[in-house]
Amino acid sequence: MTAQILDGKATAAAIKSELTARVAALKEKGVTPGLGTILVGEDPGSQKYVAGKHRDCAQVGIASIQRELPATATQEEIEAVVRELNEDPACTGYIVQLPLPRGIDENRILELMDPEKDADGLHPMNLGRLVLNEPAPLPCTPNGILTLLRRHGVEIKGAEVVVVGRGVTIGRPMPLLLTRRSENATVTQCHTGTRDLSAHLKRADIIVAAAGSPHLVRGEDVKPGAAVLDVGVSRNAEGKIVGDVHPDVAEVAAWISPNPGGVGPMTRAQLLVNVVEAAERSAGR
Ligand SMILES: Nc1nc2c(c(=O)[nH]1)N[C@@H](CN(C=O)c1ccc(C(=O)N[C@@H](CCC(=O)O)C(=O)O)cc1)CN2
Repeated sequence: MTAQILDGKATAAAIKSELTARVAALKEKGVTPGLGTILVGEDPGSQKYVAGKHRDCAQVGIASIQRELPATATQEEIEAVVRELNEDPACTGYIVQLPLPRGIDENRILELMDPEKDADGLHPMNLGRLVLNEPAPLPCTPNGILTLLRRHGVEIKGAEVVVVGRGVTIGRPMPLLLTRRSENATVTQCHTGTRDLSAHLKRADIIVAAAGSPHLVRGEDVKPGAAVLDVGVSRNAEGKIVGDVHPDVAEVAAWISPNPGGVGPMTRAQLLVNVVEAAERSAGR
C-alpha cells in the first residue's frame, strides 16, 4: 500500500479562498479584521512562521499588525506590547509567537492577553472553555489536523487515536478536541514517559506525531490502513525539516501528511479562521 496524501497546502488554499469572501462581507459592514503578532527574538523558524502568517493575511484581506522585540526584551517590555494590542481597536485577534526566549514567563504572557482577542486559543480562559465544552477559539494546529482529516474523508468517529507529545500548542489540546461528542474518538496520549510506545502506535487508526523526535514513528509501528499526521519539526545539518514520521510509514499507512506541506499550512489557515470568527462576533455585537 502507498499512502494517500493529506494535502495541507491545497486544503489551506481552499480555506483561504472561502475566508476571502467572508472578509469581503465583513468589510462591507465596516469591519476590517486585523491580526497582530508579537515576535520576540531572532529565531529563524519563528521569523519564517510569522512572515507566513502575514503573507496569508494579505492574501485574504486581513490587516497586519506586527510587533517585534529583541531577544533581550524583558518580561515587562513584552507585557507592555500585550497590553497595547489588547487596547488596539484595529487588532481583532493576535498571537504571541512561541516559544519565547528563556527566562520569560510564557504562561504569564498568555494570561495577560484579552481572551476575546486570543487568535491561538491558548489563553487559559479559552482552554478552560474547551474543557467545559463552551464556544472558544480552537488551538490552530489541533483544529487544523481535524479539518485536514475531515476534508479528506478520514473517519474520526470511534477511531483509536494516539497522540505522541504533550506540548501546549498541540499535545495537550489535541485530545480535548478529539474527545468532543462531535468527534467521538478514543484517545491515548503518549509522551517520553510512555513505557511501550510501539505497542500503543500499533493499535492506532490515527497517529498524531508531535514529539519533535526525528523519525520516531516507523513503518513497523503502524497498523496497515492507519492515518498518520507528522507534526514534528526538527532540522538536519542542511537545515531541512525532518519530521517525526519515517518515510517507510508511507508503505503501510492509508493516509499520511507530508512535512512540509501538511499540518504547517493548516495551522496558518486555522489562525485566519479564528481571526475572521472573532471579527464576525464583534460585527454582530
Ligand atoms: N503562538 C504560536 N506559536 C507557535 C505555534 C502556534 O500555533 N502558535 N505553532 C508552532 C509554529 N507555527 C505556528 O506558529 C507554524 C509551524 C509551521 C508552519 C508552516 O507553515 N510550516 C511549513 C514549512 C515551513 C518551513 O519550511 O520551515 C510546512 O509545514 O509546510 C506554520 C506555522 C510553534 N509556535
